[in-house]
Amino acid sequence: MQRLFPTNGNLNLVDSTIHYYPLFFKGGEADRFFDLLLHTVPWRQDSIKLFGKEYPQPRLTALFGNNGKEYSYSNITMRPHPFTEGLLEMKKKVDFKCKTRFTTCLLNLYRDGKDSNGWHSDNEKELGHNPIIASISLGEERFFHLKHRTCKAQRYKLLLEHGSLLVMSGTTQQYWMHQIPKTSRDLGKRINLTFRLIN
Ligand SMILES: O=C(O)CCC(=O)C(=O)O
Ligand SMILES: [Fe+2]
Repeated sequence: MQRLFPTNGNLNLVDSTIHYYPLFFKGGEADRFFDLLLHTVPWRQDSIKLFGKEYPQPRLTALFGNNGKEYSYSNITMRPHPFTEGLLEMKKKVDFKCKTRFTTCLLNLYRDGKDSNGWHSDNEKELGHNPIIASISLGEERFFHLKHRTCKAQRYKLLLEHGSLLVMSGTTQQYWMHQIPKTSRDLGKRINLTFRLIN
């Protein structure tokens, strides 16, 4: 798997539109949001059903939104909390950068290196065709893996840094899958926010 070192902008991978912006939130601001979210979000651990058996998700999650629309994936249906002041402040900056009015934000808390997010595409039907997804990373850096569904040689990883923004749009979810793998390295907490548009 080839490591990418994106500086600012398009990753230029086939069949996709993926942009990476380091330091989208600068040091002090990113630290402030990390602490705020860690301590105020009502984090929960849901169970997912795989082949008829229940497993606790290997991370904590929460859903926020401004239109009451639910989000379902892996047999979980989440109902949104109303956005908080802090999340609205972040959303405003993300909306402006992406020229989009996001409705919903799914948050993930990776408590340590053992927490993870398995291979998937964000292709749930409520996201519509070719969805735009804006992903903010706060706290510990984690590798983000990308693999093309059919061109097996197309596999990459990049480090998602504190305060960074990754935007996936166009045909990305149709052709590519992504994951945050587990690692045996002794890592601290990471918070991820994925802004989504649900109509
Ligand atoms: O934690 C991340 O950076 C990715 C999260 C993700 O892929 C998701 O929630 O759909
Ligand atoms: Fe995802």
